[in-house]
Amino acid sequence: MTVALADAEIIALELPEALAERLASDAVAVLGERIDAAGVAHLGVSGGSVADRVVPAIVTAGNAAGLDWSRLHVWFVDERFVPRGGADRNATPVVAAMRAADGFDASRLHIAGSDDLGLEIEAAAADYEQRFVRHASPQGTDGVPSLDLALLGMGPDGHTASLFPGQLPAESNALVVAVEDSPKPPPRRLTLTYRALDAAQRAWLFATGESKAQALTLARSGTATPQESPLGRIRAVREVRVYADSAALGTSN
Ligand SMILES: O=C1O[C@H](COP(=O)(O)O)[C@@H](O)[C@H](O)[C@H]1O
Repeated sequence: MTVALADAEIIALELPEALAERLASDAVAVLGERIDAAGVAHLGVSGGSVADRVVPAIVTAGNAAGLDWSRLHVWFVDERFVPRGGADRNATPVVAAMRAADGFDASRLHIAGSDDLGLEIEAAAADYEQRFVRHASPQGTDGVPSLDLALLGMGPDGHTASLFPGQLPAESNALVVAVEDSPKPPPRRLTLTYRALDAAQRAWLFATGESKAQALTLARSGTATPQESPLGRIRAVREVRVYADSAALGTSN
C-alpha cells in the first residue's frame, strides 16, 4: 500500500517563512523518532526553495531540539550536472546550511558527482545509485533503499525533483537516472526515479507562490498522467503531505 499525492494531508499557512518553520519542526520530530528507533535516519532534499529555505530552518530547529545530527544521512532527490560549488548546484546551499548543524558528520552528506570531476553523466548517475544502495537500507520487500523523509519542491510546470513533464519514461528500474535536456536550465541533471521516490516512507512537498497554484491543483486532482504532471505521480509508503502557502493553494485574497 502506498499513499498518493491526491490523498495528501494539506498543511496550509499564509506565509512561506512560517510554512518553512512548521515543516522544519515536523521534520525534526520525524527524523528524531527514526534515529531513536533505527539508530540512523535518511533525509532526501531538493534544490531551489527546499535547499534555500527549508534546510536552514531544519538545521535551526534540529539544533534547538538537540537532534543527534551524527546519525543523519542527507541525500539529494536531484542534482544539476554542473561544476561543484556553483550557484546552480543544489548541493551548494545545503552544504552551507549543514555546516551549522551541531555534530553533523560531513561524510553523511551524499553529494552526486559532477562534470568538473571528469565524470560522464551516466557514470555519475550509476555511482550515486550505488552509494544510495550501499548506505540506505530497504524497508519494504522490493529491495529498494528507503528514504525516511523526502522533501520535494515543484515547478510551475508540475515537475518535481528533475522529473519533468513529457521528459522521462514514466517508470524505470533504475533508482537514479541522467537527464540530458531539462526544459529548466541547467539542462543536464541527475534525478531519483519514481521507483526510488516511491520507497520513501514520507514525501512532503514544499510549495509557495502563485506560480505553482495551477500545477498544484492539477497534481492534487489525481486525474493527470505522470507525463502531464510528474508531481501528481508522487507516492510514499506511509504518508504524503503538502506544505503550501495561500498563494500556491490559490486561497490568498
Ligand atoms: O530545478 C529545480 O526546481 C525545483 C523547484 O524549485 P523551487 O525553487 O521552485 O522550489 C526543485 O525542487 C528541484 O530540486 C530543482 O532541481
